Amino acid sequence: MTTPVKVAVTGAAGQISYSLLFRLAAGDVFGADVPVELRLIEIDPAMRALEGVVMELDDCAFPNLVNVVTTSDLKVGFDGVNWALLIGSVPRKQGMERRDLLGINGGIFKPQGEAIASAAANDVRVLVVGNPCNTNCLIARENGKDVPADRWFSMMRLDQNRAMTQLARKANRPVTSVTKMAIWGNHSATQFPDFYHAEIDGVEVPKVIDDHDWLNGEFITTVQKRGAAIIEARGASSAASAANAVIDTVRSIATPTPAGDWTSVGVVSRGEYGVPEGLQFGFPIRSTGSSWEVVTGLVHTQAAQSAIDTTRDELLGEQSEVTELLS
Ligand SMILES: NC(=O)c1ccc[n+]([C@@H]2O[C@H](COP(=O)([O-])OP(=O)(O)OC[C@H]3O[C@@H](n4cnc5c(N)ncnc54)[C@H](O)[C@@H]3O)[C@@H](O)[C@H]2O)c1
Ligand SMILES: O=C(O)C[C@H](O)C(=O)O
Repeated sequence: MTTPVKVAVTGAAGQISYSLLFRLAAGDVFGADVPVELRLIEIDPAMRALEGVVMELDDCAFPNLVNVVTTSDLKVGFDGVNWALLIGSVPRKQGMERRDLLGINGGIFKPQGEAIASAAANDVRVLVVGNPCNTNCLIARENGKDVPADRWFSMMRLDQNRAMTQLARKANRPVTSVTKMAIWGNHSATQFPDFYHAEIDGVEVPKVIDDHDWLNGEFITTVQKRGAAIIEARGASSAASAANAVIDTVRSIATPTPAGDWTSVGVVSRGEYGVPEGLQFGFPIRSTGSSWEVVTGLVHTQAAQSAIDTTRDELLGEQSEVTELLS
């Protein structure tokens, strides 16, 4: 039998996990023929709710789900895992920016980074979802230095998917016709959804959508503020679409990127596009399935470069707020 993929999920009794775990167990991420072990991590007060989630997993009789472990002990939870999906943290409420969560959530990611470095498998890859996800990822990465820096990711894919849908709708084309959708910078209201380099049916978006005022205005702000719009409408932050983006992200990292496309993920900067080394920054990347590289050589307009500088500066500001958690 194939060796199971061991996946740790923090915040396993929360809203995102409630959409995610069943798809992980059903084979939506690693394939229908790959066994999966879930290692579900929660804080003690949520353990009873987690028991209920596990009962439901049992009741699905998923053929590929070979084992489920529940724990509030990080070393047990991350023991031998190939993937760690760090979701557990507090979501923002209406009127807050994600950065406002740094004081509440940042501290969660230091011990998690340490525990991953000491307990996970040698090939572990980590995706941080809990907000503000780029800076939380930076905290975890800096505290888990035994794991190479290129194995730590933060989630920009929900923004990518949101942007693709907006462009497809405007052009009256299917969403599958949109490629090369880069989201630069922070998963926040300063992110830059780069319509200049995106393509519809292989043609640059500004040549397909002639309403450039919409591209430069409503398109960008809709994507930047979509999370807040969902909180305002639903009374709770996005969950099913976030879980879907987790699945898309892991697949995009773990499988080769199709020719002529790229995917957006927060990764460690090596100084590309003037982003300071070490910042956890949303870039377009291409993956081989086991390694990845930032897409280089893209030329930005002055407006695009200025937007990238703004989101970079915001991330530098977040970094300076958490210096005590970085060592
Ligand atoms: N990056 C993105 O695109 C994106 C999208 C949506 C939501 N999010 C973020 O994901 C996070 C989770 O959202 P949710 O809707 O699932 O929230 P939720 O409140 O429904 O669930 C969070 C869960 O995390 C658990 N938790 C809290 N601290 C923990 C810890 N130290 N260890 C393990 N578990 C812990 C809680 O008990 C709870 O069950 C939030 O920070 C939210 O803002 C990010
Ligand atoms: O907006 C939020 O706080 C939740 C999430 O990051 C989102 O983008 O929907």
